Amino acid sequence: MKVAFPVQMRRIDELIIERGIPSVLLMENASRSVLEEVLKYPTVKEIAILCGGGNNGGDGYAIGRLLLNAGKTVSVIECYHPSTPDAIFNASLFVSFGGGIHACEESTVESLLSRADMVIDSIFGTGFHGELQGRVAELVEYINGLKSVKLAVDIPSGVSGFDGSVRGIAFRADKTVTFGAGKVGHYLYPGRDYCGEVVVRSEGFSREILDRQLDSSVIDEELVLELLPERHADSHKGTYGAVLIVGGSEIYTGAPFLSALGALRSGCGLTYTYTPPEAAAVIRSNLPEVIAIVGKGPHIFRDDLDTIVEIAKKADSIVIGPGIGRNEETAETVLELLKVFSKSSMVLDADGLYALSKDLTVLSRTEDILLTPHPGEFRRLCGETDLKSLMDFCENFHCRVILKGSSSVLCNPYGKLSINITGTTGLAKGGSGDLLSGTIGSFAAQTGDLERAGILGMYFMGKAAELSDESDASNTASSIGKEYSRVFSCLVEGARGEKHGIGT
Ligand SMILES: NC(=O)C1=CN([C@@H]2O[C@H](COP(=O)(O)OP(=O)(O)OC[C@H]3O[C@@H](n4cnc5c(N)ncnc54)[C@H](OP(=O)(O)O)[C@@H]3O)[C@@H](O)[C@H]2O)[C@H](O)CC1
Ligand SMILES: [K+]
Repeated sequence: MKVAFPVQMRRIDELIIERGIPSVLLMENASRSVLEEVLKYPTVKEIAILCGGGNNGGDGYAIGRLLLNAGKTVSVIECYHPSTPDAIFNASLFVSFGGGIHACEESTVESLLSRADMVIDSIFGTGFHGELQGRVAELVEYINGLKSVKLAVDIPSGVSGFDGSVRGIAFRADKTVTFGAGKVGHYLYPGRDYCGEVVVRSEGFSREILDRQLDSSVIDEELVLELLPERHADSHKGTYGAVLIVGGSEIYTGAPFLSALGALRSGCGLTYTYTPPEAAAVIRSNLPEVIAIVGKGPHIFRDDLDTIVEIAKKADSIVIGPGIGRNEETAETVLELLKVFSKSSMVLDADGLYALSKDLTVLSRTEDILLTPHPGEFRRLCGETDLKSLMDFCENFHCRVILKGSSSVLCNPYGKLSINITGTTGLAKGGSGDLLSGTIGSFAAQTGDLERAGILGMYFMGKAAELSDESDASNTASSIGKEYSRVFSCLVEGARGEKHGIGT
């Protein structure tokens, strides 16, 4: 499902208006779709709407009029004076249909809000920046403590549509009705927490314009089915590529095993690992299908280089880092590998990223690399962890990064985002990152496309955790890796259902 940045949404509005649809009609369409969502709550009779001064506020006045005409009791609380032509127009229409407007400073506003069955937030939408302040912040905090149904128009006020960040307070919605396309900020934390259910209503929007203007996505089943490598009856292990995983150290003997598990279970034809002896022993006793090559010392160091380069000739993609540790010699060797494999398809994870932080210039020479840091690792590389910094980093170093988190984001050098919303708290545990890097390496070996592999990898691991019978708290990366089979089955069933029109 395509998602928009606020600036893209504004451009889409402009393009639709240029084709001849008046902006006030866009507002009417948006408001009508909110009306329909409100009418899905039959017990809601009395509604309070907080209106800002921009077009989000304009939507609020139009919604108020439509609700009045549908027989509801409606009060508007004016947080800012209407300032755009469409907001001014709709505020006056609301009044001419008998609507009552209260200034937000009035002392009776709290009792009015507490009486309402539903509170609608039409204060700010895509034009919001900074933070809620003064009386408006006070009212939003008050509303968040009420038991009434809370509905946000387009975006909960206080949430940035750009990156989901919240400074201070924000409206906590049960439902957010958004227009044209979901906004990036709906799907990233902490914003995702404030939206409740996100309903995208695209009436009146041109599919052609939306498709042309938007490239970022929230990863859904439809996208995964498009990207999943096909498996033909007439095939052999060579058909599905080979991955090489380089990692392991004295301390981290299990990480390469988890990475190899992800690779095997996601369909790779051949999985090679190159690790110190103790890590190889774990792999050999748990995953006999893996070709586990044993390194020359207790951690990866320069004497391993030639053999790794030799094995890499058989691999379609290389994963460097799971459990590789922070030995000085190891870090130097990782940097050397990044130079040698500068033209290869590579996933760099865990302490492989620590090595990279010692010399970021190496990154500029790589041609096909995906970094998979968690926020701590990304901060070491970039100094910041916000979305804008991630996008700048990918552009500057011309690389792809998956910034891992409750909503993981893959960013490419051109600012295209792929947001993963699958997953459970069962993944908030050591080992998940190792499983993910191996899974991505495997899909890269199968498809020859790291971006496609990153999208598939994030979705697979999250979905496997969701489908697992284990409770979230007790789940483990090794159990989640074994559930990949269920993800494949669900996808196949979903595709079959679609083909036969089931559920449509
Ligand atoms: N296709 C669509 O998506 C449609 C969307 N519509 C609705 O329009 C809004 C966007 O409207 P816009 O007028 O651009 O923006 P907002 O209503 O969100 O608010 C802009 C005003 O708010 C001021 N502002 C911003 N942040 C703050 C703050 N922290 N404190 C105080 N004031 C703030 C801002 O001031 P500036 O100084 O930045 O200019 C503006 O005055 C969209 O979300 C939809 O709901 C239309 O209905 C058409 C279809
Ligand atoms: K809003």
